[in-house]
Amino acid sequence: MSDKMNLPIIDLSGYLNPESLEDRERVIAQVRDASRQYGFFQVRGHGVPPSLQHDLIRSMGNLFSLPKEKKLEMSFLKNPCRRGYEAAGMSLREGDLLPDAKECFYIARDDPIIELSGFYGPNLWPNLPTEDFRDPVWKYYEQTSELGKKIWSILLEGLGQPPSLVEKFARRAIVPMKMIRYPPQSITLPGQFGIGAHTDFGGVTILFQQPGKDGLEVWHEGKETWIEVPALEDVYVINCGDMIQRWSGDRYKSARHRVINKSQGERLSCATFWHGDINATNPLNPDDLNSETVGQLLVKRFRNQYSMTEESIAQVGAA
Ligand SMILES: O=C(O)CCC(=O)C(=O)O
Ligand SMILES: [Fe+2]
Repeated sequence: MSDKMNLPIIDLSGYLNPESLEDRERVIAQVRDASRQYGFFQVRGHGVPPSLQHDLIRSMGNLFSLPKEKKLEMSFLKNPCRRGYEAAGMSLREGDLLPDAKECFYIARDDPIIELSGFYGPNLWPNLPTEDFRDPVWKYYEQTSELGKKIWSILLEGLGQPPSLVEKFARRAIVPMKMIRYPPQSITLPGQFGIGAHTDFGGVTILFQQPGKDGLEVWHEGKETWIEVPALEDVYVINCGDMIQRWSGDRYKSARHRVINKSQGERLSCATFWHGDINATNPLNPDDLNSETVGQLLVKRFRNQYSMTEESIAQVGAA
């Protein structure tokens, strides 16, 4: 096709380490425009060291190459805080014929004890030397978690708000991270997606694609076309979830996207979802009649993939 579309690539260093006020303003405007038009953009100058990205890929390789029984012992369905392993074939979206081919591993905030099942509790770590998984993955998590909060500030500034507004819903933010492995497309079934078309339901997503392993596509409503998002070295993909679309009064888009592994072999990616406080409601419009909280959204979306206590469900008001 001659009119192939690309997502903008924005250099965030102008916001994170500005040399002038114009630098900041430029980034804010670029992020705002991309979030309006696509709901998605790519970024450089994000501040996450390349060495951490490489260590993450290496750690994910160590995890996913564990024997299947070992991985299944860590099933996230048995974990009270939805941490651990999701096997291939477990996610089927309405409208798709076959479940996703991907396998995943979830971590999130690491609280010492289970304080609120489903949300506040310890991570589940595989039985691997800490330097082969836990340490590098945690370092990476902390960095992308920080980046997620920064992106929120930029998005808020794009709507004329002070960047500090993010503090209103960042006291103890819910930030799950999902490490994903897509098998080679050649071994998936005809018509099976790596991950079927969906929107992300919450806040900001910070997506790392293994460099050179293309596969992500974003739906552009206006043009009715799938935009391919190249997996570039040291470049992140950022997108807005449904909650942002709602909170922003539809000024920012939550766009549908899917993955068809286009690389020769397997494809790895990692998504950090920066949602906000469990009880957060729309900070942009206190009169918003829809007062659904982050916690309620999560329970609604993942109800059949949670082993939360009834008490905890009641506590987030999602009974
Ligand atoms: O792996 C990718 O490139 C996208 C993953 C994704 O969309 C998701 O986990 O929500
Ligand atoms: Fe997604």
